[in-house]
Amino acid sequence: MAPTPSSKSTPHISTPLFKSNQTHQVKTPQSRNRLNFNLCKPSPNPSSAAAMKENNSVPAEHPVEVIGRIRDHPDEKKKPVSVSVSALQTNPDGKSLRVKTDIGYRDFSLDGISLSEEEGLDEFYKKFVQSRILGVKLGDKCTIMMYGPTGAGKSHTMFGCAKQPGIVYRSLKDILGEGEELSEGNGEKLGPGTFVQVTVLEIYNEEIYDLLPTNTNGGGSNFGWPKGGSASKVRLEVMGKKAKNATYIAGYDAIKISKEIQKVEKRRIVKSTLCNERSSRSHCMIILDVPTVGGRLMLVDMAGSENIEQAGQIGFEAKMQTAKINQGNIALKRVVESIANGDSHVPFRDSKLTMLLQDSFEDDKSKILMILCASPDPKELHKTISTLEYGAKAKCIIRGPHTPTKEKGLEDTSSAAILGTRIAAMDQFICKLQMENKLREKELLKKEEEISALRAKLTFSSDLDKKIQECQKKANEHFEMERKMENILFQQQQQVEMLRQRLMEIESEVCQPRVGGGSLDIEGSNFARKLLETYSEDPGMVKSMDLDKSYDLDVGKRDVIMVYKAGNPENHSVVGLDIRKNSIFEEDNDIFVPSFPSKLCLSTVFEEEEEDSVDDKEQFLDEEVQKEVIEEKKVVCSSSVDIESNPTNIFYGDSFAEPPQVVVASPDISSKKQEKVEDMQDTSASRQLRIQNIFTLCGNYRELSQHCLTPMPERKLSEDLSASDNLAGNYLTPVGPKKVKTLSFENTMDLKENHNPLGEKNGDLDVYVKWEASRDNPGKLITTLKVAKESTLADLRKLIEIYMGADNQSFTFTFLGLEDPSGAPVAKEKEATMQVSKLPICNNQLRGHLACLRPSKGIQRDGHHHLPLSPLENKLPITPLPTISKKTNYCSPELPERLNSTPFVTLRRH
Ligand SMILES: Nc1ncnc2c1ncn2[C@@H]1O[C@H](COP(=O)(O)OP(=O)(O)OP(=O)(O)O)[C@@H](O)[C@H]1O
Repeated sequence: MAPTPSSKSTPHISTPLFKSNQTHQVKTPQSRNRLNFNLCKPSPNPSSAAAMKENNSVPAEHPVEVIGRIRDHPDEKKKPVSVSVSALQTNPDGKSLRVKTDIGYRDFSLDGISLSEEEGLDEFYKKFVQSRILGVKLGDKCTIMMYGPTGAGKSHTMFGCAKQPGIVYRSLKDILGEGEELSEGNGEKLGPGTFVQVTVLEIYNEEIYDLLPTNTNGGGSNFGWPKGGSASKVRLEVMGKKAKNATYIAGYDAIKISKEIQKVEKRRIVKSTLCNERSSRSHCMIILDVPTVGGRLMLVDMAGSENIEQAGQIGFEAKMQTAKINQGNIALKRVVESIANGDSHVPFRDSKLTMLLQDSFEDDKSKILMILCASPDPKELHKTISTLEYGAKAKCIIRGPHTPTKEKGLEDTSSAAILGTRIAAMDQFICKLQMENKLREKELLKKEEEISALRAKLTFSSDLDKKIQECQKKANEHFEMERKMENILFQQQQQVEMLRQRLMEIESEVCQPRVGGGSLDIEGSNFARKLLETYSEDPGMVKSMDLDKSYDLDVGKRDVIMVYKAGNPENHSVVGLDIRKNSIFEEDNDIFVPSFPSKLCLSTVFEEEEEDSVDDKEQFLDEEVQKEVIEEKKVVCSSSVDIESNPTNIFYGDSFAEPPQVVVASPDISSKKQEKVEDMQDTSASRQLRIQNIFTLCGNYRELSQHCLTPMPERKLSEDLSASDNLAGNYLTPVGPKKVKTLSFENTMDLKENHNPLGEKNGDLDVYVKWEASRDNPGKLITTLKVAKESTLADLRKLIEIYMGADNQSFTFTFLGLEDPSGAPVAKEKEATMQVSKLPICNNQLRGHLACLRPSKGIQRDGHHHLPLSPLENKLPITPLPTISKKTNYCSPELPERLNSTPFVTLRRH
């Protein structure tokens, strides 16, 4: 039987090359100095164990040292740019490794970490391995095993490459030296320093093979390979914890032995897998004995701990192979766990690998250096984590102090001490786990907070989304509405255009001289129809203008302006003005209406109390007609009619020589039904008037002016002025119980579209302020003021007072009203409620409202009726001051500051 490297029967041990005085005591694995895990159960009481630990001052020993070796990134291109983003990070202590995953990170505490990027094999060896190798040289036992997934760099670290020799060759060199020979003091050479025996085994498919070329006898030392080089591997049996009849090579020469091992390395079974092109399919064990000192070094390069699917093994045999490789790994894992847990039974015999490694774990003098190889590739992270977990477990293995004793009692004490130590170590481990747990809990809380914050943000953003959607919807609705409005506008524009065209047609029709009569024929006119429709459509209209077409042609029928007298539309009497016959008539609606259908004539409807007096009616009608015509339709007539003398008369203009006149209803219509109208002019004039009314009511002055065949002779300014003077002087002059109704017609040539006959620009009103005319004074014009449309008499008073300044005179406004047709004084209290726009309209050239001031009696001096303001008034020129330019004639005559800022106040000086 071939001796194992540690066997006492090793022939080389008694080699004469060794010093004579050297004692070669070879310890076998059966030595008593091994862990005796199954002697007793762990104490359930940790405190008693701690007490025992206290009594036993010998410190606990960790026989397994774990070093992490992180290889280079397999793909340079995928290598992270900075270390901080790498999945594996070394903590500053250099002994713990942080593994970062998507859900967090884990720290693994080891005895050392080495990054191959930073430390080559040389540095790594010197840092973590060399000291142990030197211990072996002195007689220590050490097992260095490479553990990790396939492709993680186990074989690379163990054997190295051409540029960097691995642990095997460096160890040989360190133990044997570089061929130097020992010499005695006298210089005589004694030969090489250290003698070693090397056995190389392979565990493949749960079989042990001798990787060294075996001699025919089996076992023993063997250098050189059989001729032909096709030496087959010899399968070995396990005897105890050793391989039976394993061949070894022995010697002093590191180089020679290294070369032999290099050859052996190539004999290993390798196979290309998905994980590694040259994946070791077997565990390789190099056992180097230093028999002279009893030192032993076991170098184990384990096969990759991959799973079958990942290795891409197909077929039953391949799968079996992978399974068997894993069997060794799994068995080793179980052994480590069992020892760490202090199990009574350690399953060494589960695999050939663990059988051969049993001594390494059990021998008290044996130390294990577990090198965990890992890849920084994020894809391999789960394997890295399981490898590190395995290493962390191995690190927990503790060994009690060796107490060689034969007495049972002492042995029990020793066992108890060991157990106590183990329990303390486990407590420590548990503490560490608890700490880690707490940290993780904190991390978890932090993450949860982050998640809730994110959720809140998400809710907020979803709310925002909803609001945005609502806004979008509203915007769409608006857009839709806008589109509809545009359509409507377009239709209306078309309608207007159509009307315009029709109007032009009518204009041309009207412009054609009529044969056999002066009356204008607008029968069949679309425009007229439209007009009728438009007016009849509006139910709320108080005043309407209808044009009777058929009536116009029927001789004997009447052209009328009709005035509805009664307030009740169901039962009203109608006052009609027969244009053709120039008569006024009144009929009950039931009599009148059938003969005058609603669309027969131009009509004006008034709401009025039936019981009112004739005068009131007259006045009211006058006012309403005037107001309505002026304010709404802007028709201004210039002619005065003495209603008293002929209250029922309706005056028409004298063809074009005189401006056409609007009809003013008689105040005493009820008593003079169908009375003839005197001074009736020709029918063409009446037609002209009606057409004019149509146009003016439509607000289309331009067409009206164009309609005129003969240009209207411009009224002389003097006429206007005289009219103005007349108005200024006699507007309120009483002429008996009835008042003079004055309406002025403007020259139609001057009429323009959108023209404001009252000169109301930007909502301002022109007010002509003058004194009331009396016998003594002619009623001079004081000034013209410009006030806001909604200004009251009180406002006007302020302005007038400011204007008057030092020559301020007390006055009252007179107002043409029902109470006093001659111009009743307006009480000062009422001034605040009465609007300037209600003042009568002055028809002078400049147009505007007339404010007639009546001087207060109290201010008359010396019994004479002085003209108020006469000194100042006389100074003020009527014509615009030459110093004030036409453009800037709107000035504020030294107003107090507070009034200067008054928005509605603008004075115009004349
Ligand atoms: N630190 C490193 N630096 C450079 N290359 C390395 C390193 N580690 C491993 N390699 C290379 O990676 C490949 C696989 O390495 P190796 O064979 O050592 O892996 P392994 O863990 O032994 O795999 P298996 O268990 O399959 O045998 C080899 O080509 C090797 O040269």
